[in-house]
Amino acid sequence: MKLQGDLTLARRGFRLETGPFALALDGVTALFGPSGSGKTTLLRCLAGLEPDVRGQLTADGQTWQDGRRRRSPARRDIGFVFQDAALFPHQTLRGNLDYAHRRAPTGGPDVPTVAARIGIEHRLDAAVHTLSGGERQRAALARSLLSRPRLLCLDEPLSALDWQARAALLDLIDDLARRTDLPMLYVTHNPREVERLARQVAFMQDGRLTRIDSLADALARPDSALFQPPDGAASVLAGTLGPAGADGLQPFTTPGGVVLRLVPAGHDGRQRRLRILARDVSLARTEPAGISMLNRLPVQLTQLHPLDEHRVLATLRLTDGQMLMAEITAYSMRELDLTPGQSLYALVKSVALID
Ligand SMILES: Nc1ncnc2c1ncn2[C@@H]1O[C@H](COP(=O)(O)OP(=O)(O)OP(=O)(O)O)[C@@H](O)[C@H]1O
Repeated sequence: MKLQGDLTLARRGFRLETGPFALALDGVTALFGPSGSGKTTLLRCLAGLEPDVRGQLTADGQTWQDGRRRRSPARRDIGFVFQDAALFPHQTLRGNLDYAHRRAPTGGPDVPTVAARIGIEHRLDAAVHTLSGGERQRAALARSLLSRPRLLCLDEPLSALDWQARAALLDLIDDLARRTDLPMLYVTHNPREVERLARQVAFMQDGRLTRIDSLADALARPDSALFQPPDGAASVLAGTLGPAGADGLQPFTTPGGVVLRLVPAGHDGRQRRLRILARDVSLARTEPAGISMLNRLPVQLTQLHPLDEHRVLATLRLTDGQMLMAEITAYSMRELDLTPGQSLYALVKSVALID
């Protein structure tokens, strides 16, 4: 789905002013920004839920907003999952989903099929008030899917959950995004969720849509808003885990052929994401021997960006074109006499599979 537009909404003390934008939605698009930047408001404007919005909006060429005129939310075919699932409290889960199914266009999946897909079929006869937070969010997801939306909007769906339920719901959303062609707009202010799920990132700041980047581009900018304490800068590499070799280590191979060797972490052959913190990457002028770091990757230094008086963020290009960040001291930068364009070795101390 392609959303194009330019929307404004004036509220007391807050103004949404997107500026002209074109969002090609495919997989998960994260809507990322600090609290109060207008993410929820923008999502509600896209869904047609804000009566006072003005401007232009089209979805695949269909007009959704023209000046003050608004296509109704019901005629936009958008599914919504909010922070806290609003379910009918006096009904069972099945009752809630049956209600959604009756209102859905005919020809869609039935309640048992969707419940099984979302992993809540064993709770269908439970009263809604007995559902856990994670189950409530799954119920909201199932209810949205029953309406066969063209676009699924998720507004901080994990925020009311504990870490275990968060991890399980992230897995489910990721799996849905991989296996269906349903585009998702996912509101969050958590960079880890963006790195885990997103294919692209729309950044918001003070009511403005400041930029739209692929995840790789968003992580290749030294001043990326995704780089926040305590982790700081990080890189995410896409690739596939292969079976362990004679050395007992598992190769992680990027589409461009860069191979990292990992301590065995399971093997399923599907695309995985590897997260590398910039502070876990060191640099050497020549390939070092006699060190315990498994991964020594040839790279080209493209940029040096001072973080403060003592620390520098180095942007590195791997041989397959993907970018890797290294945080080094200003002292090391001078000692190694680093300048952009140089060929170096990146020494990777630690990696984490994040999906
Ligand atoms: N119903 C409302 N009436 C008036 N002001 C509102 C309303 N909802 C939100 N606001 C204000 O609009 C601004 C943007 O809020 P919004 O919820 O869109 O931000 P957000 O980026 O989604 O924040 P968060 O991450 O905290 O959910 C804030 O200043 C907020 O206080």
